[in-house]
Amino acid sequence: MKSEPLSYLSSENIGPWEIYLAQVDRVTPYLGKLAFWVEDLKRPKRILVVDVPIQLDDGSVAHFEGYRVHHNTFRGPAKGGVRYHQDVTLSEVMALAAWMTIKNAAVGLPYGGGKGGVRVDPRKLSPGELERLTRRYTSEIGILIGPDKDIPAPDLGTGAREMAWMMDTYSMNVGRTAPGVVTGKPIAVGGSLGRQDATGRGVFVTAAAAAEKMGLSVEGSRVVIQGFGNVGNAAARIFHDHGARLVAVSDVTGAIRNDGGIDPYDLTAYVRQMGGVKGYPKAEPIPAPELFFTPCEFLIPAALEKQITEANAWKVQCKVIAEGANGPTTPAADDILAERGIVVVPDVIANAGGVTVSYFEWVQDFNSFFWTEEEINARLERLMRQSFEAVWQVAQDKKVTLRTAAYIVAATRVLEARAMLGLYP
Ligand SMILES: NC(=O)C1=CN([C@@H]2O[C@H](COP(=O)(O)OP(=O)(O)OC[C@H]3O[C@@H](n4cnc5c(N)ncnc54)[C@H](OP(=O)(O)O)[C@@H]3O)[C@@H](O)[C@H]2O)C=CC1
Ligand SMILES: O=C(O)CCC(=O)C(=O)O
Repeated sequence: MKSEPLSYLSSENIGPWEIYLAQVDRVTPYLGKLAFWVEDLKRPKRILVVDVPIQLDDGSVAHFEGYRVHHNTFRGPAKGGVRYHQDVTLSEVMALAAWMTIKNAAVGLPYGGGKGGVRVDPRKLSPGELERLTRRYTSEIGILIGPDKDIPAPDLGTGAREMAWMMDTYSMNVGRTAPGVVTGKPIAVGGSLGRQDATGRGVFVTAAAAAEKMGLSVEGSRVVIQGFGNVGNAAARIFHDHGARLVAVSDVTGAIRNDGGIDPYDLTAYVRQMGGVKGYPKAEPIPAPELFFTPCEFLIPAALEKQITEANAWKVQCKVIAEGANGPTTPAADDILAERGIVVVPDVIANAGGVTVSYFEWVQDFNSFFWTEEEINARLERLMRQSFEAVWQVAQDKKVTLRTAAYIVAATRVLEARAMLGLYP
């Protein structure tokens, strides 16, 4: 199939979208006849760019740029989070949406892939301004979202509070209570038990599954985490609860290290009070770029894309990288890590726990019948372990990395669905 490249991308701008395209190129030789359809994976289905004007607390008006991208809907409605960050770009949201397509297929959820974002530093807005921003953004993307069309959820910079505002705004606009339009909501408005920690729990489950294959013990192991937000914090606590030692951690304010171990519960209380890990009295400050060079068994990037690159992959001192973040490792770094025998549990499996419990939340909302936390965690663990096992087997059989194996599993599922839809859907 011959197609022109997308016109709105500069070949010099190697960002998350180009990383995603390189990952698709790597899987294409393994797709057999399904490779005929591979161009479908390389193009978002639809893109919406919106202006989000809000009144600030001082009475002035500010405009923010917002996005919602549907990458693919062959296997079900679009599904994926909403990011608030000052550096969000359209091409980043395109990549994040595409990774959702791959992720949802890799763990077998009945969803396509979508993602949204607003180019804003949420730390600079008051709660009132954030609420107005979220409500206006929700109204603007209202033409794309809906319980059977596209279901947003939290991502970096957003959480349960923003999801409640989104649900309320959408519900007001359609004239009925629509809990199924977003997931990751507070429990009081139809959220699911277990969603808060689900992504970090999935990171733990898949990292532990990889360790088991490698003969590594979680108990007594050392863990390094970049990012101490929803994902990094939950992963830190769950590793700690299983006998691992958090030896270094960072957030925007800085990086800290204590080889004797950092108690994540105590650090959480400190961060709540002080706004970041900087200055934590029971650890030493280290330069942020050195975080990745701290000797450990498990390294968990849980912040942004493109953190492990060809510049630092040579010096990473761990046995397993479990990608809590989306897109933290570049393809060139993947090659270096593979050569060094470092196992990378890729984002599309490692951080799929969040969307998995989002799926459980969506199902519970439709049925208005809610499960216990034990049921949810057990189902999550089972599904994550099964998905990891399938990907591990493909990696062994085809002698490829876990990332390429995950893409083989996922792309096959997406393109089999595509082939079923006929030539001219
Ligand atoms: N939330 C979810 O359910 C899911 C999230 N993910 C991915 O996980 C990653 C983290 O998301 P989430 O935890 O929700 O986001 P949060 O906003 O809750 O937390 C992000 C954390 O990363 C820190 N951070 C941001 N930039 C840097 C940096 N340059 N260096 C070090 N730390 C940094 C933030 O620091 P500070 O607090 O100081 O701002 C914060 O601690 C993202 O890549 C997201 O896409 C993936 C799957 C699901
Ligand atoms: O819970 C969800 O629907 C999506 C979470 C998300 O944005 C992600 O997995 O990257």
